[in-house]
Amino acid sequence: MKGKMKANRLRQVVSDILPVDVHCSQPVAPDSLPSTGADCLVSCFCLESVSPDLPAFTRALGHIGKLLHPGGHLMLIGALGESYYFGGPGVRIPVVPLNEAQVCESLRETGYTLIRLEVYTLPQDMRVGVDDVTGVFFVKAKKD
Ligand SMILES: C[S@@+](CC[C@H](N)C(=O)[O-])C[C@H]1O[C@@H](n2cnc3c(N)ncnc32)[C@H](O)[C@@H]1O
Repeated sequence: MKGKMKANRLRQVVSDILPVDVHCSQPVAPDSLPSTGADCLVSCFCLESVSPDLPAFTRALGHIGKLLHPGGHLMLIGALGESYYFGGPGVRIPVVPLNEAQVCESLRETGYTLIRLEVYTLPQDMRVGVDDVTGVFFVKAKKD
């Protein structure tokens, strides 16, 4: 019941769903967002899991940053130390393994100011074999 209420509330506030490709320098179709740029972007376990290496992760951060107006915020959640995850039985998806310093440097290189970084280290009993994640990072950053 609670889940249904949440789903209904969400449907009332989500006005549109747009395709996005973080590997394109223009990640969403032209004119699909206000030309002034977005106030805030939220990305969760996407950039590292679709990037083959660190340069691709950094480029993806730069691409999505173009959607923000200067001073706009990025809320980024991602996996640390992950080299693969299983998207389904036998479907092994490669991931770029990141550490905290690399995340901070990629943000700096692509024109963000880090406001806050929190790291959660996965306890052994949460490492259940669907991936090799060692931790999760939570970033709040501001577009310069
Ligand atoms: C590990 S899943 C994370 C899904 C969800 N955000 C979550 O936290 O459970 C990675 C997501 O990246 C999306 N994805 C794959 N290629 C992408 C691309 N080039 N640009 C943007 N998103 C992509 C996939 O559709 C998938 O939903």
